[in-house]
Amino acid sequence: MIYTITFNPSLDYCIVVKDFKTGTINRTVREQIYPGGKGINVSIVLKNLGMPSTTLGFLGGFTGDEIERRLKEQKIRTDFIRVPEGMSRINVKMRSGVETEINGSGPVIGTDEMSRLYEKLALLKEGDTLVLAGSIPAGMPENVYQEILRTLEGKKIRTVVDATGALLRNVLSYHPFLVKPNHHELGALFDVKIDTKKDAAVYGEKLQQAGARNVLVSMGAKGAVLLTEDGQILEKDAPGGTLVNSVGAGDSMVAGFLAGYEKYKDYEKALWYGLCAGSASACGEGLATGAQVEKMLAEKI
Ligand SMILES: Nc1ncnc2c1ncn2[C@@H]1O[C@H](COP(=O)(O)OP(=O)(O)O)[C@@H](O)[C@H]1O
Ligand SMILES: O=P(O)(O)OC[C@H]1O[C@](O)(COP(=O)(O)O)[C@@H](O)[C@@H]1O
Repeated sequence: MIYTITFNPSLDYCIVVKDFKTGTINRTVREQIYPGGKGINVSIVLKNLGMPSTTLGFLGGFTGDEIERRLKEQKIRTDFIRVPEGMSRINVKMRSGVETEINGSGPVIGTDEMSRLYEKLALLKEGDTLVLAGSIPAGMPENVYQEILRTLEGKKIRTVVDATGALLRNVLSYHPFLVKPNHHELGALFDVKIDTKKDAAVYGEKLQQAGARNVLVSMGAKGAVLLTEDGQILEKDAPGGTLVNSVGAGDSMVAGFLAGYEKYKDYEKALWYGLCAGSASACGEGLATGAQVEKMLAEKI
């Protein structure tokens, strides 16, 4: 079974505003609301690709209820822990020529709720996959991902981490199966700017040297570089298409990679599956559907 953890789920309020201006009233020309947060997005796209998963994490307030209701509506298995105070965040994603995002910090997670998460994680079995993705709520220690990986050590669970900064850096020595920084996030770890696939490979290799088994560096419209545990460096352009909304493109790529790897047990095909899922999300409204990904796979492979 695949489990995804979203410490900080969200409702993504995606709006289009014409000529956005600060300091005055702007009105939307289009608005949509989706359940979000990186782990949740991975579970949605996995479901769209025919792979079941269970979403773990923390929810609070009426926003938390709505996130769960929407996931259940999509027949996604949920096993969230409720926080007694505060509410799950609403993240604003605005398109006005360029994309602007304002992500909330989320409710405080208490020690009781954390213990309940560890109880659930203790039930994971050999062969399961655990995806840890996204930011953590304010006040939570930055070693939390590392602690989770530490408790799973030796259990033969495949772990995937899509996080930034210290959250990512701290897990590397626990040998995650896959980490997926984008090129900005990878650059930020080393205080450099990464614009080319060559540089992405150079710095991606440093994550492998620090312990990651496979490193997938996504580069938006430019595609991605995959460094595999068997020593391959695979570079591939993204399938073409016009950007509509890149929210969740990276999460879709993680889902596509996992689905492709499960299907073919081949890194090159998994990379292509990931790219097609990422691009299908970026080039359409909402997250990629199975049909959109299949269409891209069939056209370009
Ligand atoms: N503008 C775009 N056009 C086509 N594909 C895109 C675009 N932006 C993202 N993608 C696809 O989604 C993948 C992940 O996007 P990226 O922006 O790098 O991730 P993240 O959302 O984590 O920042 C890319 O590798 C690519 O396949
Ligand atoms: O947990 P974070 O880093 O604040 O990110 C949460 C946001 O990221 C998303 O999961 C989208 O992620 P990506 O665009 O990086 O794939 C949104 O659904 C959500 O609002």
